[in-house]
Amino acid sequence: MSDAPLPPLLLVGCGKMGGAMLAGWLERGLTEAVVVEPHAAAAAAFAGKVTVVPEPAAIPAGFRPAAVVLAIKPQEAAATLPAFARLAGSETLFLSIMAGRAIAGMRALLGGEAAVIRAMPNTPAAVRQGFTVACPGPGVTAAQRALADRLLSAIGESAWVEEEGLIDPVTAVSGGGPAYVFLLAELMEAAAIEQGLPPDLARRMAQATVAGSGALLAASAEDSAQLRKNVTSPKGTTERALAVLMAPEAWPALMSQAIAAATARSRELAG
Ligand SMILES: NC(=O)C1=CN([C@@H]2O[C@H](COP(=O)(O)OP(=O)(O)OC[C@H]3O[C@@H](n4cnc5c(N)ncnc54)[C@H](O)[C@@H]3O)[C@@H](O)[C@H]2O)C=CC1
Ligand SMILES: O=C(O)[C@@H]1CCC=N1
Repeated sequence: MSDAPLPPLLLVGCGKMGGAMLAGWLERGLTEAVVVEPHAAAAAAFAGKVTVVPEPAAIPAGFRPAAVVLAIKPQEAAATLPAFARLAGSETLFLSIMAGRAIAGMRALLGGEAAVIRAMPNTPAAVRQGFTVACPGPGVTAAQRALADRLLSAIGESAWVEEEGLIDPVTAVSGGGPAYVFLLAELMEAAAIEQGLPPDLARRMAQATVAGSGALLAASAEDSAQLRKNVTSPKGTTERALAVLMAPEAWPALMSQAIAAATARSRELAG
């Protein structure tokens, strides 16, 4: 990864995901950024670090971003993107993280010629442990792809796919994935309380177990199946729990249905 400073960025939408990425980029040394965010409170954490404006008309004259990061809701795209069409057609890269929104639809809203990369990050980007999968649209240059690589590797790991349709299952798995992991912590906490543990201890145990397991998975040479087996003593306690969770109709079926449902929703959101 290059250690050169990140180039000027324009972030459109500074909510949960835009803010998470911006936090990662600032930690990585981003110095020049303008954020378009109509709700001042959403960007309050970045006051003094970046220029925050409420609408595109207030972007400082002469600001020339190398990339425009589109981090608004997919449903806001049609009303929002045309105001940025003036930046398309130059060297400027548009990096969209909107779920579902297809490259062709975004290019049409941006005047037809924009260089658009569709990417799907996740919120661990805030601590530079995100995972982003990106897909280049027509006309994206090698330099723009390299810029996207720099931005995405500054907030975690990244990978590319050349087939845009694959971004829909990516959205379901890694885009939304942190929510499933946090749900696991919530459910473990509730189950611990049910078994009589004090609520404070239950919360600490559930959170530390999920976080520690993630750290072990990241650090270990063994895969997740082997790490699971390492916990599971023959005829022991974990084996009893896994018999419940791994029954075909339990987690295997439920996870498959959940990912399929999210993938289908991503396809529905295409514009
Ligand atoms: N939250 C997540 O974990 C992930 C979200 N995404 C995508 O990121 C995008 C944003 O999602 P979140 O951050 O969760 O939503 P959010 O609601 O937290 O953030 C959206 C932000 O856009 C702002 N906004 C609304 N209209 C605007 C406009 N015209 N110009 C500029 N800003 C405007 C809102 O005030 C809000 O702060 C969505 O398209 C979502 O699909 C992608 C990956 C993960
Ligand atoms: O739930 C959503 O639609 C977005 C995309 C992936 C994570 N959050």
